[in-house]
Amino acid sequence: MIPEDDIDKMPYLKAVLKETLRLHAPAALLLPRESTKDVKLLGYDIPSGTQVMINAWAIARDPSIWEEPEEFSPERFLNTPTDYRGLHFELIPFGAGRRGCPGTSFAIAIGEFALENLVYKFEFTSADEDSLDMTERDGMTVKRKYPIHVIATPCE
Ligand code: HEM
Repeated sequence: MIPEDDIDKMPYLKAVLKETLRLHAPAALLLPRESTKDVKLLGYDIPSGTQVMINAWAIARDPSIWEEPEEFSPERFLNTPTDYRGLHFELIPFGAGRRGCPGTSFAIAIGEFALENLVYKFEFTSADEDSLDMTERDGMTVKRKYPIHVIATPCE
């Protein structure tokens, strides 16, 4: 096992997880909010008391924010302070504010730990490389439409 502390020496692995959650956040829409006062946002008048849905999926693929938003490119998160803990509103797979996900730190720690050990212990190849289809299907949480088939070979 790779010790948990070593993760701080793996900026690329951290960037991979961030990029995965940018493009494939499990919750496309955050919990509904209600506006507490009249506001004008991007030209729209939103009266006080309006239920507001936040489309984190669309924000994470907004071409006015992200360069080549449909591309899976972990490099975009190297050498940038952009994080997904709710302080950078362009990347909110865990939401933000008082109703933000309380499991964020746990989820990140487990995700990084599992990923680092899986890629350390196994060689992964795609079982059907030519037909990798990343289409998602709707639901309470976003899931893959088609399963991904991989072959995991233990490293010597
Ligand atoms: C990759 C893993 C996870 C993702 C992407 C995720 C994402 C989210 C999102 C988007 C919300 C709504 C936040 C908002 O509207 O601002 C949320 C809420 C919540 N999450 Fe997570 N979550 C994850 C893991 C976890 C874990 C591991 C736990 C518990 C151990 C957890 C517990 C909760 C709870 C209790 C809420 C509701 C908070 C409230 O209503 O105030 N989540 N999560």
